[in-house]
Amino acid sequence: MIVVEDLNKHFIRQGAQATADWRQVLRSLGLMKKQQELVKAVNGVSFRAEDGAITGLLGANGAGKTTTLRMIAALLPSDSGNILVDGAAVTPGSYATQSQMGVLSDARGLYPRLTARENIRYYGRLHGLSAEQTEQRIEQLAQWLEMQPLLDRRTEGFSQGERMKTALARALVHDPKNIILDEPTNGLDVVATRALREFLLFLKSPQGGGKCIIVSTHIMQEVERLCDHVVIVAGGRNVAEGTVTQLKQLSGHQDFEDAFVSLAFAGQSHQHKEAV
Ligand SMILES: Nc1ncnc2c1ncn2[C@@H]1O[C@H](COP(=O)(O)OP(=O)(O)OP(=O)(O)O)[C@@H](O)[C@H]1O
Repeated sequence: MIVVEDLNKHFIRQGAQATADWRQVLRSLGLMKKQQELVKAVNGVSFRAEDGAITGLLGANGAGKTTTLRMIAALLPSDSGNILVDGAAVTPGSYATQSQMGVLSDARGLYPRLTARENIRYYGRLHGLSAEQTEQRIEQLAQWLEMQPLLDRRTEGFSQGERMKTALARALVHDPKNIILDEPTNGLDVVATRALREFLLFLKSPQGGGKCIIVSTHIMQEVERLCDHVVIVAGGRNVAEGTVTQLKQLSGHQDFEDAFVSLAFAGQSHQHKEAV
């Protein structure tokens, strides 16, 4: 189970490049301050993701989903707030919670010169699995993800779907209890999206280990078909949560897209930016 309490993360962003040459010169001489703005990327997000369930973080571009997931995955320190993974506090740089966390980030970075098998094996060994455990796990994941024909190909030139399968197998090689997926269906076709959905539904089931799964997305259909619990994030904070049915009721809309728009954008100012 993952519990997120009042999470905050601000970034300082450098302002736009000056257009006038004389400003550039003054800035480079230290005679004029660079423009900066404070971006409140995550501004008080709280939610609970249960075991044996898929929790969806749903929000528009820039809502704060990726930043929230990166903090949960201990890839980014928070400014304030708490994250508990199975009761243990997340501390960036510590392996305590990461050993029970499988993370599929939006980057999907694979080593292009390595085969899919070698990519997955490398992570298995990094997580401390024995050579035998790693090979067994690779075979199991390859079977579940139907990627046996890919295993011994170099990942260079892989299609989006092939990259996603390899990155997902790599993220799950150590059989983590908690799974964090940032926009997992990005760039996937209907067949690959459907296969991924089936796999995630299996992972949350008792046979699949009753995993705690958090998925970020901005695709309504995906949420409707996949998520047991939905957290709508807008302007860096969670503005509504519940099941798809509850959110429709809450908004008074039958259509989930209408419900999302009304809950995420009604009366909200998404300009969480302040000059500093
Ligand atoms: N390293 C950073 N430096 C400055 N601003 C950042 C940084 N990372 C994120 N932001 C800003 O924080 C806000 C939230 O970004 P985030 O990537 O979390 O949104 P998101 O909901 O995942 O969006 P998307 O659906 O487009 O991926 C955005 O305004 C983004 O520009």
